[in-house]
Amino acid sequence: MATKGRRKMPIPTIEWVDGRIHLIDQTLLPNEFKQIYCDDVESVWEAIKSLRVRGAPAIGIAGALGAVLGIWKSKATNYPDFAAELKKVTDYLATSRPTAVNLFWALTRIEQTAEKHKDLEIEQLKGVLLDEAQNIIEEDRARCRAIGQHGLNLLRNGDTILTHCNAGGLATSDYGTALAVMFSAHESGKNISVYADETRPLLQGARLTAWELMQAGIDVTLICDNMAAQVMKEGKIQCAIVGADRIAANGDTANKIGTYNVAILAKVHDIPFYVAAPTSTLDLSLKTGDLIPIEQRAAEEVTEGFGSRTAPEGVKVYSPAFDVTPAHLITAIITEKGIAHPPYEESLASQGD
Ligand SMILES: CSC[C@H]1O[C@H](OP(=O)(O)O)[C@H](O)[C@@H]1O
Repeated sequence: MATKGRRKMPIPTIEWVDGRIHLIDQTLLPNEFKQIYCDDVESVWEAIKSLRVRGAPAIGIAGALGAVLGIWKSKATNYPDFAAELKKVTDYLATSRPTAVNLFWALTRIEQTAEKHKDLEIEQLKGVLLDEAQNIIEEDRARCRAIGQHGLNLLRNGDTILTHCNAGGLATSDYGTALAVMFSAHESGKNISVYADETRPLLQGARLTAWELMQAGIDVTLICDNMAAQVMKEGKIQCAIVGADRIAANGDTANKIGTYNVAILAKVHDIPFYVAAPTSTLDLSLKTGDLIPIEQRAAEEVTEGFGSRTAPEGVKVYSPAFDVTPAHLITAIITEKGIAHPPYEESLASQGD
């Protein structure tokens, strides 16, 4: 299913259709492109937890639409009862995954919208909340494209970029963050190529980033995570660009496990290391990244990922799903509002969402 020129997902990552949530089941890619339907908030929670829908902005959108789905059939006849039902749904969705701040940002935004319009009839209020979730989607589409436009100026014709995990259209409404920079550079006529870390244990780089870049006609080479140092040492890489799940006020950035490795390697090889993220990924309430909650995931994803056992039964496993890259290793942070440079306490403060 190749598409030439401007990258366009065949269908949006996630959308609301006739009272149901339709989303691409990313656990099946690249072998199967399948859209699944969520009819209730429990199936949305499961889709987030199992990474059928994943990536910080996409998780935020799933949270917003999931909250609306959770109250869509409410029989409440007054606002206090309705608000209590909504709180129960948002509290439940908030337990799905802890690291991507976009989930909590989106859930709060839906709750605040309800409070702002609490004098409406309940059926009208439901419609307003759905409109707000759709606003979040449309804003994300615009933010991703703005990130691409700002970031493409960092890339020169002929550059090769290393990226980690998937910060593409599948991780957002439809255009990505780190990959938005690459899509925009490619669409502007710059001849770029990409080295994609496979990104163990769930292989978002191999399964999703390689797939998206090939769909867009961008030259991509897949490598194992432990090959990144060698390709940098061979002079193959001009910069690294990654996504983010939560960025603290000082610029410390949580992203997929292994990102910290890439940042250290980039520093050692004097290669610029960029983070690309919308301001909905900023968490300025945290002074540093020490307080960012790091999701711990199941041992089976390491010992028998994708159905084939690769470690002894019962072996102990430690599997943090994210790490935090300290700000001093980050050359710049690309958001929809521009390119933030150190000191991030100042440059990010002016970008707060
Ligand atoms: C554009 S944010 C993408 C971000 O989310 C990924 O995590 P996961 O696949 O576990 O949701 C990874 O950290 C990406 O950089």
